[in-house]
Amino acid sequence: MSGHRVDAKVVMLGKESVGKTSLVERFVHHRFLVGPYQNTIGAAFVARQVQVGDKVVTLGIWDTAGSERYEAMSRIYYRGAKAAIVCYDLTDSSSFLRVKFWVKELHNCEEHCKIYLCGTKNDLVESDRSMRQVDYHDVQDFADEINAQLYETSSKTGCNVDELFQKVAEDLNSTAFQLITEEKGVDLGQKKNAYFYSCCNH
Ligand SMILES: Nc1nc2c(ncn2[C@@H]2O[C@H](COP(=O)(O)OP(=O)(O)OP(=O)(O)O)[C@@H](O)[C@H]2O)c(=O)[nH]1
Repeated sequence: MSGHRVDAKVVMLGKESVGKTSLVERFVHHRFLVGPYQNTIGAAFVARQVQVGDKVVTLGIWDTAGSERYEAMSRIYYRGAKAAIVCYDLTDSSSFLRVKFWVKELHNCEEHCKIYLCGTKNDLVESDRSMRQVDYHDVQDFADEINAQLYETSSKTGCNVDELFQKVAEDLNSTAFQLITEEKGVDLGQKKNAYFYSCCNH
């Protein structure tokens, strides 16, 4: 098992300008770009390896455009994703409504995709509590309901960004490990095998 590799597709979803690109930029390049905001057109792809114990998990991350104009295209990018990081801006309550839309969409179309809720721009609410428009406990209740993990991050300071992607990688690794274990056991469900291979080949 020690030489085993896990490659998995991860998709970033959420309303425009919530900070999806900034999260990926912080995680992959360890930086926060300042300057005029440039919206993503279509989607951008980047891969980064994450060490999980003695395994290497390669996250292939699709950063989708948040503008509703590109909504139909985002569906192409989340197809086959094993993890979705659904982002909202802690200082913008309307962005949380969009989270509910994406969660519904994933439940309908990608039942094996694990969901992570990510409240962005934590630095803004840390420096001025009155800027918070999305209550932590309300989101935690929703996360419990849909069996999702919740993180509040800041791409500006780096707060919780590595922790979020590390957790995604660990969960992907244990899912793949669990499926291999099942494969080696007596019950070789064909559907589960198919899922394992798709997990490793994206
Ligand atoms: N203060 C602060 N600003 C942030 C943070 N993350 C993103 N921003 C700012 O929010 C704006 C939008 O960030 P992006 O990362 O481009 O947002 P996006 O979700 O990728 O946007 P689309 O490509 O339109 O979907 C930019 O001006 C960023 O500098 C953060 O953690 N803290």
